[in-house]
Amino acid sequence: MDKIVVKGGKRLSGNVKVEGAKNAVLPVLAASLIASEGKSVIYDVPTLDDVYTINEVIRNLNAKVQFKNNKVTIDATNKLRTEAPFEYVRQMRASVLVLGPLLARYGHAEVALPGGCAIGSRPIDLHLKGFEAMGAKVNIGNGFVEVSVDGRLQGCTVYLDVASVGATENIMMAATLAEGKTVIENCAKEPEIVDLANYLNKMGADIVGAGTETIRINGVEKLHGAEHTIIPDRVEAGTFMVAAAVTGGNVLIENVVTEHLRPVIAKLREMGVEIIEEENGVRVIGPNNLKATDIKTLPHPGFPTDMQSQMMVAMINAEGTSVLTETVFENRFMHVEEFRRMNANMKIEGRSVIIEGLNELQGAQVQATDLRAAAALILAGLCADGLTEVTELKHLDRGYVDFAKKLKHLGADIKRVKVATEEKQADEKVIQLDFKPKNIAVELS
Ligand SMILES: CC(=O)N[C@H]1[C@@H](OP(=O)(O)OP(=O)(O)OC[C@H]2O[C@@H](n3ccc(=O)[nH]c3=O)[C@H](O)[C@@H]2O)O[C@H](CO)[C@@H](O)[C@@H]1O
Ligand SMILES: C=C(OP(=O)(O)O)C(=O)O
Repeated sequence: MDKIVVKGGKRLSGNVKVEGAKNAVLPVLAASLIASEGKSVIYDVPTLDDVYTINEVIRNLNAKVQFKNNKVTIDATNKLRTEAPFEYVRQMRASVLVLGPLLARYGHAEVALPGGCAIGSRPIDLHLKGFEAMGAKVNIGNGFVEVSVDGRLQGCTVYLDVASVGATENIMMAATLAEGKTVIENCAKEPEIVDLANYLNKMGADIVGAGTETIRINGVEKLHGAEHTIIPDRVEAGTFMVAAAVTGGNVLIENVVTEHLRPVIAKLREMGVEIIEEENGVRVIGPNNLKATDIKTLPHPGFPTDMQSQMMVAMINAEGTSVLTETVFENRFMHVEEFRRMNANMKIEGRSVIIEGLNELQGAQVQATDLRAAAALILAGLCADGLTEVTELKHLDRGYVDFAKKLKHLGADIKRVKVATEEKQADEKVIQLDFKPKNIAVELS
């Protein structure tokens, strides 16, 4: 198992290029299963563990998948299986996104029910409510959910109680082959929804309104493969923005759609960060002193929950009291305890965290509790006094390509090490490991 060791204190500078968006590529790859004719070719696919997992799911369903040079080619013209086992859903809950495509094409789909996770209970009731409204029967038992319909799904109007990203995607994919018109009201408006709708339309679907709160889908007979380039990852971009901001750095972030990052840019500007849109990207210049602010996470175009833990690092480093309120997931504060281990002065009150800045962060051994927490703890390490070690990098690898390498390229004192090898060396030298971050004389650069 790997860990990342980071020594704080370096101002970041230089350029960094953002990858294709994880949250866009996963539904796009799942949607490729609907194509009964022709191959799909998807460009700018990031080399993330989640992408390898969804590719495995798709292969397991009997489609052919090749992944090379950030390009995925999918041939789903074989007769597909319609069951996705627990093995995959356990690794990545986005595996439930195969439900809509398989139900659309075969009138049957079965996946293991996703359990809760570190950020909340994350039910899929709204996905299922949409399928039922289209005429599907839902059976839940033995840890599986099975959806099936005799003949074609029927177009209908579905109102989502919560503007769920996954439910909007699953229902939109299912509706592409339904008979008649489907209207999804109070749907999610995230850029990844628009990317998926654009891809489905290239495959022959008839979808309008993606990016607004009502999506209309006229069902067609079949879809074919298509070529598509994935949008840039707004969360990765936002993470590097915070990295520049908290280190007083000057970083040009390339391959960014600034429109997708409006709430993050607005909050960082409020905190005193200079953000300049340039021809090749967005330049972020961190101030000497960050100012406190308040943030509430909301569905797009509100402040994204996936940037919540990273922004906490900016708040910890800001002068004054900040309040961060999480409204999207009920339990996305597991990282707070880890920040406290690094000397952050913060407390949880209901769905809010009160952060008293400016307490100097101290390096410590910390554990990533989820994907974005992993990145946030590394950001905290960049501005902490001494060494920070972040473990449980399986979370980080789900959503960030070469995170430590990219930060090192920007001048950070950071390295990724294999824990097993180090422990073996330590055993061989009979060294007693006594972790005192401030006293360890490790030269990282
Ligand atoms: C792979 C992917 O794209 N993941 C993103 C997606 O997750 P995901 O699609 O799972 O998130 P949702 O938008 O569905 O979840 C939002 C809220 O709705 C609730 N809910 C959702 C579905 C449902 O059937 N019933 C229900 O109550 C959830 O528990 C949560 O409280 O959007 C989230 C919210 O922007 C992001 O944090 C995730 O990074
Ligand atoms: C919560 C996230 O992803 P997922 O929905 O795949 O768990 C995320 O990307 O921060």
